[in-house]
Amino acid sequence: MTGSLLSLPYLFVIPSLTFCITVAYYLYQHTSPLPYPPGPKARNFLTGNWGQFPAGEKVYLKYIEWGRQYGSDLIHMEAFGQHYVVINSFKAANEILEKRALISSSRPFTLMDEFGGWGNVLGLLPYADRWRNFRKLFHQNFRPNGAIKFRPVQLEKIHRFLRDLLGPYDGFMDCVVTMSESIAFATMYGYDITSHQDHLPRSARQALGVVEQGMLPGFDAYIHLPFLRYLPSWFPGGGFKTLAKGSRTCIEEIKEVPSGKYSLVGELLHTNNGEINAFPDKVDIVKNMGVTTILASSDTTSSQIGTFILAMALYPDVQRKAQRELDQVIGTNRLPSFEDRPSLPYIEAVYHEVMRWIPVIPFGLPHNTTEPDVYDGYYIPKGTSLFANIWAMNHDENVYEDPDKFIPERHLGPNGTAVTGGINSILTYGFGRRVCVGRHVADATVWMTIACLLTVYDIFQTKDRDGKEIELDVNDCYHFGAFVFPKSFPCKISPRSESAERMIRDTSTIEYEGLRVGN
Ligand code: HEM
Repeated sequence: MTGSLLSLPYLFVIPSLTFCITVAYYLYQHTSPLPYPPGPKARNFLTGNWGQFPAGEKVYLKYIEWGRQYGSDLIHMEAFGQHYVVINSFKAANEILEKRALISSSRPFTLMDEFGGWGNVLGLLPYADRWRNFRKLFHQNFRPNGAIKFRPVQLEKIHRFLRDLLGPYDGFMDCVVTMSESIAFATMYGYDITSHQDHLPRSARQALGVVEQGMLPGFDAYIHLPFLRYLPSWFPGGGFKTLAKGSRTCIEEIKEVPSGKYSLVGELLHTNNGEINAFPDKVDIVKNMGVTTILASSDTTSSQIGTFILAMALYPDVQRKAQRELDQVIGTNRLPSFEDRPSLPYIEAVYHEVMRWIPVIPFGLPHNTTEPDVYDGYYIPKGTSLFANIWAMNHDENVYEDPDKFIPERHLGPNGTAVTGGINSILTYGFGRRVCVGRHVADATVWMTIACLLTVYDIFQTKDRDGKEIELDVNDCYHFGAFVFPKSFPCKISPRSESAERMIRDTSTIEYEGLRVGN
């Protein structure tokens, strides 16, 4: 029986028929007399723009170029009946993703996500009740008041990072990644990561690597085709199942990390918390919150911190000015505390500029429409994947003069003391109802790392044997994919003084209060 079902005619005829019916159905969807937004002309009727989606590094630049060429804030492309719209301007993103959030807050959920074990990761869930419950749990724990409980662990790990930077280390980004991952594992599970090479963080990065391509417009198009689920992994088109299986294993493994009593997952699972008991599938949802946090927080946070280090190496005047502010406000005998933040407007401006200059997810995560929409006379069908071109918005010359330059002053008000716009003005955290739910934790980690590093370290470009500065080019310092991730570019990070070095070493004796790590 099995043999006859898998015989060759079935393998070809059934998929081909399903394929044609699916494509015909998708094509039939264009019921509006209005045109789609402009974009490159599709090559053919069936596969649409498949093969024309920009690939390689910095694909967001191509969409900026097309935006100018077509004179539109929106660029439309389509493949196998799946529609994609890239939004190049803040005005359009604000209108479509914020004001019309009711119909623009879902996610494309592909077979890769389903087979890869991403079905319970908040960031990929479609806009429905499960997402609402899940987001509520996140919100309760990650909103500004909730996020305060993570601060002792954040401080402890940032201080350990300062000690790690005394050396020896291979590349400074290894220390950054270890710090970021250790905050996530310690707060969620009470589990101590001492190196980014540990097995669990490596698993997390492996799972992320599998979905990274799908975060660029067009790359997931074929994986929407329902018949692919029936193909064996060895069959052309079914290969995604092998990749997906690897990702599922990693996700399941992280989900089952034993949680210590003083971790968030442990606390929610083991205490009789009224609010959390109200969730029908408490255990599952709490465990998935842990996994989601591990996957969503590490690379994002460490990329922005790497960007800060690059900015300081390239802009020594900014560094000196920021250090002057720190020296004046907190002196040179102690490390910054979270309470110092309102008194340090220039450090705040540096943080805002870090988040603007090189956004870690330049296209954010795709938002899918759940109803047809019209913007500026263009038709956007139901089910379209909307990509906010955050890079384009953060580098819009009409808003930011010399957008490629790192200029913290652009965030300061006229008297130079107040920063314009709070966390909600940082587009790098995304839009509307899907805006980054962990942003208050990320904000605290990135800000505190900036303040601590500048208090005790100087960051320089390195010199060659002849004493000449090795020039850094931003273009060489990153992997510019769906995630923009810094490489360990050459730079020197050394204590500002002997007393600064003592302060760094003395952090090993600090007792951190509040949420503890371990059992
Ligand atoms: C600097 C660090 C971070 C950046 C730049 C960042 C950025 C983003 C962006 C762009 C999105 C997609 C927003 C959208 O769809 O419009 C997102 C979603 C998300 N982020 Fe972050 N993130 C950071 C850190 C974190 C941390 C520390 C957590 C920890 C919990 C986190 C958890 C999430 C989750 C769960 C989502 C999915 C939200 C949803 O789909 O409802 N992120 N983030």
